[in-house]
Amino acid sequence: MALLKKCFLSALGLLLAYYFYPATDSFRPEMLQGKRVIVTGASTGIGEQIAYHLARMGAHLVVTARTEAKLKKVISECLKLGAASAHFIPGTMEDLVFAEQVVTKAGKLMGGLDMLILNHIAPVNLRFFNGDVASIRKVMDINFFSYITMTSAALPMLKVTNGSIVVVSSIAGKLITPLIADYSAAKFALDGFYSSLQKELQLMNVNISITLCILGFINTDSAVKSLSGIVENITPSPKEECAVEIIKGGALRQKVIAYPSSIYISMWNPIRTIQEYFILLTYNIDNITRNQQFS
Ligand SMILES: NC(=O)C1=CN([C@@H]2O[C@H](COP(=O)(O)OP(=O)(O)OC[C@H]3O[C@@H](n4cnc5c(N)ncnc54)[C@H](OP(=O)(O)O)[C@@H]3O)[C@@H](O)[C@H]2O)C=CC1
Ligand SMILES: CC(C)CCC[C@@H](C)[C@H]1CC[C@H]2[C@@H]3C(=O)C=C4C[C@@H](O)CC[C@]4(C)[C@H]3CC[C@]12C
Repeated sequence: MALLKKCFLSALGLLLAYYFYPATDSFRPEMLQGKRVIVTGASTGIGEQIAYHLARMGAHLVVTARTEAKLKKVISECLKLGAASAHFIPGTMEDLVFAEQVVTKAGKLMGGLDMLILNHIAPVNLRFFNGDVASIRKVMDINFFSYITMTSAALPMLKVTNGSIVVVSSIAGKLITPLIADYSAAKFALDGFYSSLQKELQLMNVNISITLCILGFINTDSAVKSLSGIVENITPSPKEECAVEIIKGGALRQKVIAYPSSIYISMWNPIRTIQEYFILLTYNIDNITRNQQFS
């Protein structure tokens, strides 16, 4: 019995270490040099900072958001900072045809794709759910379905380059807080979809990485404004550093990153990790991989 207990505890330790140990590979800015990257929601906030960091690292960029005037400024700054090339495609992610076109157009502009950074969100109103289902559907289109649409359009190009998908999410997609039911629903959905897709890619030996970025409160204008007078005693973390951590996570092909690192503890769910491991053991992987193709 004691031996069994020892074996179980060692296996548990190894499993947790494997899941939570950060990538041993170290990040070098040259990793992004010449890489072809799409950044969504790049007219302001974290997305804008991601674009500037990638520009300094010498990447090719296609940025998108709705406001053309802001995007023009962002790409001219990117070119000054050293981007290998910079283009913008304005439009709304509420339109899923536009979401798909961004990927195909960007692929043509840059001659392929190495990294897709999905970051945009619909403006957030912190309020009680008022029964307005249409507005939830709109938020799901912008914050969830456009992500899936872009991912689906990008997969063939990312397969060629062994590329990466980076999904910017939130601690509000791991634990619940009031007043943001629509936002939180979309972030939980992203977590479920991309964590499952991550497993599928692994099972099918498709070398595309997916990095889920779990963020706490960040000092973007929109977040600071929406929380003012509602949430107190939480100091936001800087968007510039947040953007670097997101890029690092993608470049190092990490499955998950948390920023600030103090929120790792909120995500710690060893029972879930163990159950997921054992559930996977019950799958007849050979049979599934023989009979199904990864699209
Ligand atoms: N800031 C924070 O505290 C936190 C942020 N995050 C996550 O980080 C990411 C970035 O957040 P943050 O930088 O604060 O967001 P911002 O509100 O600063 O920026 C949102 C971006 O999305 C664009 N956008 C808004 N609506 C649409 C639309 N309909 N179609 C296309 N683009 C649109 C905006 O540009 P435009 O208006 O020109 O379209 C803008 O570029 C999000 O995924 C968010 O969930 C996670 C946790 C905390
Ligand atoms: C785990 C704890 C230590 C910290 C919890 C902090 C909670 C209160 C923080 C962490 C992440 C935050 C939300 C977020 O993800 C992004 C946005 C978008 C922005 O435009 C409007 C504000 C909003 C909804 C934030 C609301 C407050 C949240 C839930």
